[in-house]
Amino acid sequence: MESVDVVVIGAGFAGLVAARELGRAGHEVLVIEARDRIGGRTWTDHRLGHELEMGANWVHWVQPHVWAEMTRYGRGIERSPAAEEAYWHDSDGRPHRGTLPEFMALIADGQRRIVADVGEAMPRGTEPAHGGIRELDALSIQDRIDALALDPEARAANEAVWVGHVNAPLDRVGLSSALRWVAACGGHWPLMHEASATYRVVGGLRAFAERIAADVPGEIRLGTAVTSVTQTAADTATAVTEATAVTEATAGPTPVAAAGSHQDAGAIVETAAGDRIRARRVVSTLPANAIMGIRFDPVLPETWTRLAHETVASQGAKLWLRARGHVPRFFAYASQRDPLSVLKAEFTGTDEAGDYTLLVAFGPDHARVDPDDLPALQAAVDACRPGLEITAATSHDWMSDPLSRTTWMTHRPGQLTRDLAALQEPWGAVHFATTDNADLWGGFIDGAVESALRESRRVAASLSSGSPTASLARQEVSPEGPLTRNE
Ligand SMILES: Cc1cc2nc3c(=O)[nH]c(=O)nc-3n(C[C@H](O)[C@H](O)[C@H](O)COP(=O)(O)OP(=O)(O)OC[C@H]3O[C@@H](n4cnc5c(N)ncnc54)[C@H](O)[C@@H]3O)c2cc1C
Repeated sequence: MESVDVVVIGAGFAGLVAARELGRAGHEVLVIEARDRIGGRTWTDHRLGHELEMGANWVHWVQPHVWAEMTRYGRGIERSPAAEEAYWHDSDGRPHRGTLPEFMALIADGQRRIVADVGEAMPRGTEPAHGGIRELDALSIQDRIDALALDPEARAANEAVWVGHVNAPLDRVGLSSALRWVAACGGHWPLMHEASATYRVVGGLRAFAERIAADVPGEIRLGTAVTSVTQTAADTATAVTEATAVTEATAGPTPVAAAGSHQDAGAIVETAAGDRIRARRVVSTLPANAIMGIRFDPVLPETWTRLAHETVASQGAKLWLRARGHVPRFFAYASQRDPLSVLKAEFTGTDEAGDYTLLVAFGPDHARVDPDDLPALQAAVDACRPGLEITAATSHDWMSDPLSRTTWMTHRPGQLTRDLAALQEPWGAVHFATTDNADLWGGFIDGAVESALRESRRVAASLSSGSPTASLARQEVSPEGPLTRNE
């Protein structure tokens, strides 16, 4: 049986950085990725005549973990075009054209008040589950907006802006998701807007991910889905090592007898092709919504299984649309009830069919938009920014994709303070590195890198000490947070 120190499941940013760190620390790593490409929820693909980001698009220097990677690999940024025009719904719900300063003036009071208590709720961006948020976490963003009694025009604009950020209807998303990203920007809400949707990576995210992958001193095995992870007791692992091929062919690994064993051991990782790989440690980078795609034995702690069944809040869509002609650069917000709530002009070009503008669009519900239904998309665009003719569209449905089942992670009310600490805890030989369990910019590429640095450090420490980071005994997470334990 193939045997390595660490199997990393997934070659998104979390998996690539974790593998690089562990490989460079001298451990033998194998990255196993189900897709035929690296990058995970970042995916630069050639569509509509351009290199388009089907997943993540923007980064910012206030995101320290991804920015360190940008510096390390000499990546530059370019600004998405500044808007010459802005569109939003007037008090009768009709699209209205204005300027960027007018729009910012319209939303400023609401934006400030939505996150006014961020200093008390999340005094430290790096500890988002601590502070007054414990009392507020039952609230949705909609609850907070409803309490502000904004006039209809300002209310619709503020709602649409937040739908753009959290990628779901606002009554489904915890206020914590708004507060944590503003906390990460030192409480400065306009900076949060800039950080989340302004600067693209020059050369695209695929090239960025490839640079990290080139630094992984180990194999990245593509097109290989992991189907099960079976933790094994120490003596079992020895037996497996010594077993012959006959044993491997006829018997699976002997699983840990019961949760509660304190044996350091490792795990047997099985792929869809039936290959089995023995690893002293496993790093899962699967998103919370997709983790049930792997059978874990012993089963994952309740926090993971409950969250996977409950699902996190994000459920939206990102689309690229081609409009006829060169359109003045604009951004447009419809209402949160429209299929598309946010529309922006990103690129212009000319080909044999004539001049065109490429638009990026976001909606709160992936099930309400279909890139093949141009008449429906035209109507959705008309509700944002009248006067455009849509001639083509493309998208990737990340919610229906079994390897993600999420776009960028946002929490439902209550999930942040209930789950975050427990999601960061290793489970025997299995560690979890994913943007979904990051502290600072959870949901962003930055969070993926942060989680990878955290777990690779823990895995390296446990490998050199020869004992697991955490036993399989039921772990009680201290209300003070997980980082005081198991380090
Ligand atoms: C539409 C969209 C827009 C976004 N916009 C931004 C943005 O502008 N800025 C930003 O910072 N972030 C953005 N994000 C979020 C960002 O893409 C993610 O937070 C980040 O890429 C997650 O990285 P990760 O490594 O934690 O997870 P992932 O990238 O999801 O990596 C997990 C990997 O595990 C693999 N996998 C799953 N199951 C298995 C299995 N059984 N066996 C083997 N491999 C498996 C998956 O294929 C995947 O490659 C966006 C995301 C989406 C979808």
